[in-house]
Amino acid sequence: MTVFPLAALLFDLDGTLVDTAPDLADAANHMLTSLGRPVCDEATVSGWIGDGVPRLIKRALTGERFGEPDAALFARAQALYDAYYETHVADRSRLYPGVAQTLADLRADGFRMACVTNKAGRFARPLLGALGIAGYFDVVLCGDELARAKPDPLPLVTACERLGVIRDGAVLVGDSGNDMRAAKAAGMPALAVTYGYHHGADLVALGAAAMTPTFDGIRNFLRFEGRFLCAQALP
Ligand SMILES: O=C(O)COP(=O)(O)O
Ligand SMILES: [Mg+2]
Repeated sequence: MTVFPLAALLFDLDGTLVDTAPDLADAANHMLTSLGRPVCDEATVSGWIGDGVPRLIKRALTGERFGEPDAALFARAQALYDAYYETHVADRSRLYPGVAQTLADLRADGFRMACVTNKAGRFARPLLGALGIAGYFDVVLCGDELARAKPDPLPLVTACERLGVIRDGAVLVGDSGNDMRAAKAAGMPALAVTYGYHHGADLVALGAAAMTPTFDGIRNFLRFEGRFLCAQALP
């Protein structure tokens, strides 16, 4: 069993705290329809989440994971997407089961908490507010607010600095390979939720200390006065 001193928890947003795929898909389909292109189903759009909205738009336009569309087309598409998503960011997006109660419990336990997302601040901050969980976070760091986003460790390192905790005094809770890679590069343990947008990635192979199929399951690894206990991966 590994035991880490622990003071802070960093949470990813899309796919960890909030199922954002419905509104991201609606915005993608508004954009595609406006451009005279065929719409996509929500499962397809789910597979595009994780590297920020600009990359999601490029995926929708090119059908490739890291394709680069024509610059003028991208600019037009981004304007359509952003204008729609900004006003529909919480229409159908919902907290995953147990998120609000677990954040309240963790706050009562005394943890300092941050939300570290690749989502731009103009979307992420109103979303956290609309779903009633903004107040749980001492720090919110969004994908367009630093020089580099996850999987770079910079957002996690910066969150720890702003929280006033050392890196190995924090645990990241995330759903994707980007989260696991960022945590590994930052030298902090990571817990993976299995229900999010991981695109079939092997999160344990990417460095997850443990996996949980439910958000409240993270509390199985957080015990008593700031200790993080990682016994073994849950099924
Ligand atoms: O905006 C995205 O694509 C992903 O955001 P996340 O880092 O909160 O998962
Ligand atoms: Mg995520």
